[in-house]
Amino acid sequence: MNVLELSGVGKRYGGVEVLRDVSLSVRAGSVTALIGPNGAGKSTLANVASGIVRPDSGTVTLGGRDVTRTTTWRRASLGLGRTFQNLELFEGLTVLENVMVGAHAHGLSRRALREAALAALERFSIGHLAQRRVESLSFGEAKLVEPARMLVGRPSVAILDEPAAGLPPASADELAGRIAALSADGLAVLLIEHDVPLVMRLSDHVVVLVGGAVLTEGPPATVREDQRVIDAYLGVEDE
Ligand SMILES: Nc1ncnc2c1ncn2[C@@H]1O[C@H](COP(=O)(O)OP(=O)(O)OP(=O)(O)O)[C@@H](O)[C@H]1O
Repeated sequence: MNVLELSGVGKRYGGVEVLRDVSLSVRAGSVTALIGPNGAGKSTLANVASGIVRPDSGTVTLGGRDVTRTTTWRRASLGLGRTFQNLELFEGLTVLENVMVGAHAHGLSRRALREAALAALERFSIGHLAQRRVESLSFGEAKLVEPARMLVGRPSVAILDEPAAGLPPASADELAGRIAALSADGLAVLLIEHDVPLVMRLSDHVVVLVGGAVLTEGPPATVREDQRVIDAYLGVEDE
């Protein structure tokens, strides 16, 4: 079943067409990756999916329900989780408190909230950091707090915007393992990521966005060999 479906999405900023007739779907228990060069429109598409940006055309459905005109909050309550490219943590709060915020809308008792937050931290192996203030964490540790906070909201679909960016290879590998485990548990994952080897290893389906339009999509092995993808994106991977 497609948990998240974007269909015919278009978006302009002034005279610039940032997204053109983009369709994409994410199934339960699978990882769909969205890759493409800088400025291709990946974050804008994630913002359309999560309700931060209203598209000019096209629809967004979540669990079969049309949510195109609903708020981010409504989408979150329908099971959409999201992490951001730039870390969005609450400084001055501990790791545990940051994660507890993610489940606030569920009306849990403080104790249940705390337990859910600790369990989410454990999913990312950072339970031992629970009482640390977020500003005292290393970058690699801090990168894991946002996905834990997303998870505590019990999402059915997760949009992860460059979760591995800036992580050393071993940490990125470990994170990939965590994401794979979440998808094996049924989570639908939309992964935006520049780390191509990680994307190819982790994804079931890859969508390549170039200049605001889908260049091609398919299984990782096919996409990796596609000359148009190599020319448009993989060839400039290190720019
Ligand atoms: N609010 C905005 N107003 C005007 N232009 C915007 C706005 N948001 C994004 N853009 C433009 O839309 C295009 C796509 O940007 P977007 O951030 O979605 O790309 P991206 O694929 O996520 O890039 P990156 O990999 O660098 O994060 C860019 O040309 C960007 O300058």
